[in-house]
Amino acid sequence: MWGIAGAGRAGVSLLFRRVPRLVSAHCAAGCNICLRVAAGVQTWVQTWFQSRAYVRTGPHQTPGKLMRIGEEKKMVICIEGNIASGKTTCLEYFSKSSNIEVLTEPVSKWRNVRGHNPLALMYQDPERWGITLQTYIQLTLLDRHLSSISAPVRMMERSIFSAKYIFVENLFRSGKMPEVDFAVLSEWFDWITTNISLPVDLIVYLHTSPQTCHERLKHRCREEEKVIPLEYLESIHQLYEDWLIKQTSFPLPAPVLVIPADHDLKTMLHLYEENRDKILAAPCV
Ligand SMILES: Nc1ncnc2c1ncn2[C@@H]1O[C@H](COP(=O)(O)OP(=O)(O)O)[C@@H](O)[C@H]1O
Ligand SMILES: Cc1cn([C@H]2C[C@H](O)[C@@H](COP(=O)(O)O)O2)c(=O)[nH]c1=O
Repeated sequence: MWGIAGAGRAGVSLLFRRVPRLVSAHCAAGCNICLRVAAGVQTWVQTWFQSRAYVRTGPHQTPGKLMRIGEEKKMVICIEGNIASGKTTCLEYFSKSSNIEVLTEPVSKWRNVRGHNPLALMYQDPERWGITLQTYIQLTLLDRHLSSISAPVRMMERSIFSAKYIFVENLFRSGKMPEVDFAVLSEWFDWITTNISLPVDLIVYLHTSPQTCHERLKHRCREEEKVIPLEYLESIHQLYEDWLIKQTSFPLPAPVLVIPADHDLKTMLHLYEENRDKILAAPCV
């Protein structure tokens, strides 16, 4: 179910006051048709609010934003890091905890949308297909942020924020995304983040060197990614560093916990366990 955070009676009455004003802008005399349209719109708005409105009182309250009711008390942790840094492996580890529900990136959708593979197309020809892939990634990650879960903690792989601040930004800065495509994606992103509540309580940054990721990526051997050179991972790494370590490029949706992640698997699992309390102690903002 959906609601408008902080939208109580005041919000409804404001809308009611605006409808007649909109009508009079069209027809100063207030003709019969206009008055009937105004009455119809008012009834519809009233019914909509009565059936769905919700005044948010939870820790994630952001007045005026759409939100999914019931999710406000849950903790949201996003696992961030370069391609093949070990995010999925980290999520797999925490998925064994009964109080945590993990949401991996929907990569299978990015590789197959109604029989098309936008991930492969983007790597083949980023100028042409970057906008297609990133539009779809933005949609599917928004869906991930908004999906309802039963556990008290939601642990997500990446976020709508990193898709925009890292991957879209990288395509644009490297001259592989036309300015108009970047403008349209940015308009979508700004609308979504202005109007929809997407709370994040903690970002866990798996800090790796691009070389480590290149090795792991070759080992994983995803068909579409065989063309990825080390330089691509270096660019993604730099954007992550500016965002999450230097904190100079884009707004941070949450505090950042950095975990060094160049170590072998056994050491990493040990580090995850060592950091469990810090991760789960993140306050719901
Ligand atoms: N600490 C590690 N040491 C060596 N290999 C690893 C480690 N963590 C993950 N891998 C392997 O590296 C590849 C990428 O890991 P994955 O968890 O899929 O990364 P991501 O989800 O960040 O892309 C996989 O083949 C995985 O088995
Ligand atoms: C979020 C995001 C991802 N991609 C690409 C990068 C990788 O090839 C895959 C995700 O794999 P990972 O191992 O989970 O890092 O998707 C992209 O091109 N654009 C994006 O916004």
